[in-house]
Amino acid sequence: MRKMIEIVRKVIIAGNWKMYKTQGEAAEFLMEFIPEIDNVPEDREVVLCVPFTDLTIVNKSLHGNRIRLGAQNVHWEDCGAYTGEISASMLTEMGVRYVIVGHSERRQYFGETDETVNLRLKAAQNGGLIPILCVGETKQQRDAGAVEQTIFAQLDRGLEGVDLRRLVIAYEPIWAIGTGETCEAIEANRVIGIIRDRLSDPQVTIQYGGSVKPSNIDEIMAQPQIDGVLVGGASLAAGDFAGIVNYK
Ligand SMILES: O=C[C@H](O)COP(=O)(O)O
Repeated sequence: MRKMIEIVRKVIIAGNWKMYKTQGEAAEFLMEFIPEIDNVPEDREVVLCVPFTDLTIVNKSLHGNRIRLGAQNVHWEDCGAYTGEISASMLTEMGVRYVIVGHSERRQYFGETDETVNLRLKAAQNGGLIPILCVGETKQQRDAGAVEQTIFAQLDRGLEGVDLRRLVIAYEPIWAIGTGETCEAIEANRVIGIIRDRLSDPQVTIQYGGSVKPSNIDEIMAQPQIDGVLVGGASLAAGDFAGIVNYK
């Protein structure tokens, strides 16, 4: 039987490369990045969520167990006629441990709904992966005072039947993604506290994501509710991502 890994309020610093980096570019990144992470504390998990085409090269170059491999999507069936999709067993065979589910870009551009997010979360867990569920509000929803309502709907529908001990949640306010406009650390901490209170298990690992950089990581990680970060743009440059994983 597959060993189930429980994730309980763990520091997880994850990079999401989105649709960036060929294999050659991934190899260059790793050559520069790996020597920079020798002194990262052991209890800090470093994860790279890379395009499917980079999984092999990143897996081969993983520095012992210092970096965990992640993917950016998973289908709810284990196999079938689903052109363009990938299953949990295909990912675990490649050495993948984490998978991002329900990123706002998937919801916005590819029709992902809370219902499909829920199916993907359960399939990921059944296949032995730890899903990273992304939730967050748009600028309009924030301006309309609907932050909690939006996030609660995403959580309540997305998490039905999901094991909270094998899950990471990333709070990613959409207006802060790729815009350079970071959510104030105190506000991110407040919203993550509200998310934690909504869950039946307060020990879930909850990350913040949205314009995280070496210059703001210390303040973000100093917040008591924030267990880690999900980093887009700044995870693409080895020096920047090393600056983030080596936060104080
Ligand atoms: O998954 C990562 C988020 O979309 C954040 O992206 P960003 O750091 O470029 O704002």
